[in-house]
Amino acid sequence: MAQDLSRETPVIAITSGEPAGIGPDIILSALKEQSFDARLVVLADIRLMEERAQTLGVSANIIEVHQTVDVRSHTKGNIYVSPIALAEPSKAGELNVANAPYVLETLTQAGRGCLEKQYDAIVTPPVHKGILCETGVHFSGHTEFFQAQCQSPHVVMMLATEAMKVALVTTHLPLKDISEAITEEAIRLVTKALHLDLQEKFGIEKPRILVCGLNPHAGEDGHLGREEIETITPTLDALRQEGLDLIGPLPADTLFTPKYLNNADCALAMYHDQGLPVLKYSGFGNAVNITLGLPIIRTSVDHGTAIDLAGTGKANNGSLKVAIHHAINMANNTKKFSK
Ligand SMILES: NC(=O)C1=CN([C@@H]2O[C@H](COP(=O)(O)OP(=O)(O)OC[C@H]3O[C@@H](n4cnc5c(N)ncnc54)[C@H](O)[C@@H]3O)[C@@H](O)[C@H]2O)C=CC1
Ligand SMILES: NCC(=O)COP(=O)(O)O
Repeated sequence: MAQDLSRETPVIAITSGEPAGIGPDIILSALKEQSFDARLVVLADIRLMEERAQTLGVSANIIEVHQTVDVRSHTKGNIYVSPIALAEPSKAGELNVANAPYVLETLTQAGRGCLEKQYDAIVTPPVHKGILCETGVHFSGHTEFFQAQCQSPHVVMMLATEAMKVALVTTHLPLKDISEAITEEAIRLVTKALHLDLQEKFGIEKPRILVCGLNPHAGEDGHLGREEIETITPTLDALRQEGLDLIGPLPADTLFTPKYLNNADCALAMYHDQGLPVLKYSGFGNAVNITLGLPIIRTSVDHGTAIDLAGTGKANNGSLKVAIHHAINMANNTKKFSK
């Protein structure tokens, strides 16, 4: 796509996600139900979007585009699609490994377009990690995919609802590898990236971050694990010397209570299933997943491909709407911050 330099309204790329999953469904319904203050470009197979719209009975105007200058501000039901061809026609609810390269291509083009400033942000509906891995490529998540594409030394996965933000020191790791991954360097890089992005992308001047311990009761003074004493506490102390407002390490089961959460901007968990179940319990369907620490803006939904619901009209599009709103706000904040 040709570059579009003279623009105030942000241009947001939305990938289709797994074509056999609910990605196309929630894009169609969200963009039909509501207008967004942005120029939205869906990176997808045109026939896939047309067929899914027909299956769902969504009367959308699907407009093929080849350059961002041709994309107007979003109005309900007008869906601009930058075409990327599927290898084989996709059936809702039926995974097909032949279409895995298509999914990766949508991500590659979105990331490249953002790095080249055609897009101000990327929003990603869910992909099926298992089917992508079946091609022989190890795909653990969008987070790691965009980290590699952007050559970012460290990224942070953060999920947010109206009520809380939860970020993670490690992302998609088997549980047995986590202790080893909780190093001084990892905590330092993640916490600093989180602090900076809370300022730049969320407009929080002095972010206060609650930090979880790794072990039950944050190690119980070393009786239930020593990572807090040997690694986490000294690293947080050093970061406090640099001016960061950090509380912890706190036992994760007490950190996630109103007394702490109401007086902080974000919680930092040590691993995926320490932090995310709490957030999903409190706001599944209305949360956004954001990758911090990238030179680009990327938001996503809080759920997976829900293959069982594809093409049925039962998929909830709430999280996608939130993800699009966050991408727009972050793009606008970033523009203000860089002026
Ligand atoms: N951002 C992403 O790309 C993500 C991708 N995944 C991938 O999705 C695949 C399936 O993962 P699961 O653990 O089964 O989680 P899932 O979120 O796809 O499904 C869990 C349950 O929630 C329901 N559900 C999910 N989204 C829904 C929605 N929008 N509206 C109504 N109901 C919904 C499903 O029907 C299912 O019963 C895996 O390959 C996983 O890696 C999972 C999370 C995020
Ligand atoms: N639980 C969130 C998740 O796994 C999404 O990961 P990613 O694809 O955004 O990296």
